[in-house]
This record gives sequence, structure tokens and C-alpha cells, in this order.
Amino acid sequence: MTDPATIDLSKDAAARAAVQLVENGMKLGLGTGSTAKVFVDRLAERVHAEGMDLRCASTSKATADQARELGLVVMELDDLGWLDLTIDGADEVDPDLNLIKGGGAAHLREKIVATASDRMVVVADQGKVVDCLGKFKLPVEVIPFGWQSTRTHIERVLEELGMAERPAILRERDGKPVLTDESNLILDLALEQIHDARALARGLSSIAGVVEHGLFLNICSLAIIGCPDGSVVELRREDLE
Ligand SMILES: O=C[C@H](O)[C@H](O)[C@H](O)COP(=O)(O)O
Repeated sequence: MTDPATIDLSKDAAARAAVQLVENGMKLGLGTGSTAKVFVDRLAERVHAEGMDLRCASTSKATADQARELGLVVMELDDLGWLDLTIDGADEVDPDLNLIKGGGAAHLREKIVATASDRMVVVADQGKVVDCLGKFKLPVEVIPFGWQSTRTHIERVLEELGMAERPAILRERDGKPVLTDESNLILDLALEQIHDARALARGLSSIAGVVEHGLFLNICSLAIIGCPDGSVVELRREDLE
């Protein structure tokens, strides 16, 4: 298992590199999770040191609280309109920069913010880079009404795609269902390998009770991968830049 201290150094390296992409006057989307949290810390340091003028939209209540506490300007996405750049973490990043997100149950707002931006950049440590998506359980946000029927539909979609017998597990914490910022539930799909992410995304999106799944396809244009020695590796999708 990777040493947590090593992971922290990696996240910091990625966050510091991502902060350099921010320009004065930008409208910026802020992600959610432990890596995005480090990014917001480093961002606030630069904003105060250089007197930058930024307006931010947040992907979660937690990040909005953190950013405001650090003195950043956080506004509603709809008051900002289109954003210049969104920086967020990810649970998995594949060679085409397709992602799994939602380990922190924030992928619905994260996808809305990322797709309302000129550019989405991911910050992550090396442990997030995979050849094939799916080892990380795919989060699917579903509305509480009839969620077990929704789960049955999800299982049918998986069966049609040759992924029968893959459990959809209700996410719980302290014996209670986890609720998202929109008061919905999360089903985590244990898939192991997703060979046709596009077909899976289409199938999940066609189900009435599914609000959003954690597959981010063709959304991220750059992934900044932090290394424990403080260096970073950049993975790019030129066609999305
Ligand atoms: O819902 C949470 C988000 O998608 C996070 O960006 C993702 O889970 C990565 O989080 P972390 O940086 O803590 O690994």
C-alpha cells in the first residue's frame, strides 16, 4: 500500500502546478475531494500573495465553505455563467483522459460545473492512473423514490452489456445511506473493468431514476499527475484543449 505521506506530497505537487494555470480575472470552477482541497489551499495562497481577482463556483458545500473561509469569492454557477477553467480531482484517469469521479458523492455538481467550463483540468496522484476504468466502483446518483427499482434497471443494463452479476451497492456511512448535496442516494457499481464506457454511460443515463453517473467521458483535457518527489507528469488531450 502507498504511504499516505507520499500521496500527500503528490497531491501538493499537482495542486501547485495547477495553480499556475489560473489567470487574474478568471471565473473558476472548484472541485471536491482531498486533492481539490489542497488545490484550494494553494490557490488561496496565490490569490492573497498576488492580489488576484477571481470569482469561483463550487462543486460542493464542503468546498464552498473551505474557499469562503480562505477568503475566496464563491458565487452561484448561474450568476457566473460560463467558466474559464475548472480544476478537480478524480478517482481514476485512463490514457484517453476519461475519468471515474464521485468517490466523494459530488460527481453530479462536478459534471455540471466541468461542462460549463472552457477547460477541465484534473489534479491527482499516480495511484489514480489506470489502463482501463472500473477498478474503482462506479458511483451512480439515484433519487430515493423507488431506488430499488432503479437498481433493478441498472442491473439489467449491466446484463445487456455482458456485465451480469455485478453488484450495485447502496453507499452507507455509520449504517445510514449517504445523501448527496441534492439529497439523493449513491449506488456503487463493482465492475472491475469497463470495456465500453460510452455504451455504459448511455445505458445508465437512459434509466428514469438515475440522476448522474460518475463516468466523465471527453470532458477533461489535461491531467496533472503529482509525484512524491514534487515533480508532475502532464497527460493531455490536444483535441479538447
Ligand atoms: O465526489 C468526489 C470527487 O469526484 C473527487 O474529486 C474524487 O472522489 C477524488 O477525490 P480525492 O482527491 O479525495 O481522491
